[in-house]
Amino acid sequence: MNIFVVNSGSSSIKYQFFKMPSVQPVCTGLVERIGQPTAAIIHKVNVNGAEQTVQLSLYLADHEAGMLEIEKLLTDAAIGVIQNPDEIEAVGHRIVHGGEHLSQPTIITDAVKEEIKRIFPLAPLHNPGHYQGIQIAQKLFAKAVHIAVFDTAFHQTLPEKAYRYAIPQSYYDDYGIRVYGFHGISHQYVSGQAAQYLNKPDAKIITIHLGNGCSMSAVKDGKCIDTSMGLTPLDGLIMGTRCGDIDPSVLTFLMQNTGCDGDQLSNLLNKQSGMLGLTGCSDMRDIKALMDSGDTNARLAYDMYAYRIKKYIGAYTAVLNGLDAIVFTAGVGENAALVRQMVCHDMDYLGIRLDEAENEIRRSTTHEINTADSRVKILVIPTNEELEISNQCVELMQNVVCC
Ligand SMILES: Nc1ncnc2c1ncn2[C@@H]1O[C@H](COP(=O)(O)OP(=O)(O)O)[C@@H](O)[C@H]1O
Ligand SMILES: CC(=O)OP(=O)(O)O
Ligand SMILES: [Mg+2]
Repeated sequence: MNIFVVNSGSSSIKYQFFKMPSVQPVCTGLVERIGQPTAAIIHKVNVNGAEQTVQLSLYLADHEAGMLEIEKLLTDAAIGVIQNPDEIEAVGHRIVHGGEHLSQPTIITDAVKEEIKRIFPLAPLHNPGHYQGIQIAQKLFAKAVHIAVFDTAFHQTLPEKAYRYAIPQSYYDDYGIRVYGFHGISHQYVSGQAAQYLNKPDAKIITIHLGNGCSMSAVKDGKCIDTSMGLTPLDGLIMGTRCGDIDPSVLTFLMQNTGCDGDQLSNLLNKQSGMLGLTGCSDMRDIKALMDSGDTNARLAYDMYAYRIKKYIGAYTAVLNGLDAIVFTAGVGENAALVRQMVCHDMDYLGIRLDEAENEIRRSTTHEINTADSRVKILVIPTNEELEISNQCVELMQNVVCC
C-alpha cells in the first residue's frame, strides 16, 4: 500500500512515503523554518539502497506553500518517486488536537475537518497548519483516503487524578477542560523502542520529547500515566516560543493591569514566550551560538530550559515509583548534547549518570549514553512519528476492509 505521511509541526513539515508493509521509506523530507525569512527543504530519495539528497533554500509563507513544494519534489521528472499523485493510496496526517471527540485514527470527512477547525483555539500553532495541510493534500492526492492520527491518543490511559484540573467539575462536564497531552505519537513510538531495547515490556520510562514544542511522559507497562502538556500544547516545559508552566495569576494580572485581551494573551504565551521571549531566538542552534558568544540571557534561558526538565524527571520518578530509563528524542533531544548534559548533571541520587564522551557522539539509531554504573539507562532514540502514523493507517485500512 502506498502511504504518504504528513507531519506538520509548529515550525516544520516532515514527510515520508512508504510502500507498506516495507518500513523503509521510499523518500523522506523535512521542511524547516516555515514562516521565517529562509525556509530549508531537505528531500531524500532511496533508489535501490542508494540515497539521493536535494536541498533547497526558499521563502515559504505557510504550510500550504510547503506542501506545494513537496508535491513538486514527489513528482519531479528527475528525482520523483511517483509519476502521478493518484498513485498515493492513503495520506496519513498527524493531527495535534482532536478535542473530546476525536482520538483514534479516523478517516477524514468534512465533519472531521470541521471539528479540527472548531478547536483551533486549543492548538493555535498546529491545528490551523493541519487544516491547511489537509485541504491542499486532498486536492493534490484526490484519489487517496485521508486519515487523521491524533497526538492525544497515547494519553487516553492517563488516570483521572492526572487528567483532571482542580476547578469546579462543571467546567470539565460542560467544556471538556482536562489534560489531553500531546506528542503522543512520538512518546508511544520511542517508549516502545526503549522497552524493546531494554527487553522489558513493563519498564518504567520517562520520555523527553524536545522539538520546537517540548513535552515529557511517564510510561509504565507501555501505558502513559502522566504527561506535561495539558488542555493545550502550552503547558509544562519551556519551548521554542511557548512558556510552559506558569502561575495562572500572571494572566489575570496582565488582563487587569495592561488591558490585554484573551487573543493577545494567547499570542504572548504561545508565540512570543519560551526561548524566543528570553533570548530573541527560538531555535536552540541559534541560542547556543549566542551563549557561546557570551550572551548572558542565552545562558540563563538554557539553564531554565534544563532545570524545568529536571523537575519533571523528579516528579515522574515519584509517579512511577522507580525508573528504568529516560529517553531523549526529537530535534533538540536527539541533537543537543549540551541540553542532555545539563539535564543529567547532578542526578546521581536518582541513579542517573551520563557518560560525557558517549553523549557527544551522534548516531542515527538507539544510543545508550549512560555510564556503566548508572542505575538508570539514558537513551537517545530518534523519533519516527511518520512510521508510527503509517502503521496506524494500515491498521485502520485493514479494519475498514474487514468490516
Ligand atoms: N543540531 C542541533 N542542535 C540543537 N538543536 C537542534 C539541532 N537540530 C535541530 N535542533 C532543534 O530542533 C528544533 C526542531 O525540532 P523538531 O522536533 O523538528 O520540531 P517540530 O516538530 O516541533 O517542528 C529546532 O527548533 C532546533 O532548535
Ligand atoms: C504538540 C507540539 O507541540 O508539536 P510540535 O512540537 O511538533 O510543534
Ligand atoms: Mg514535532
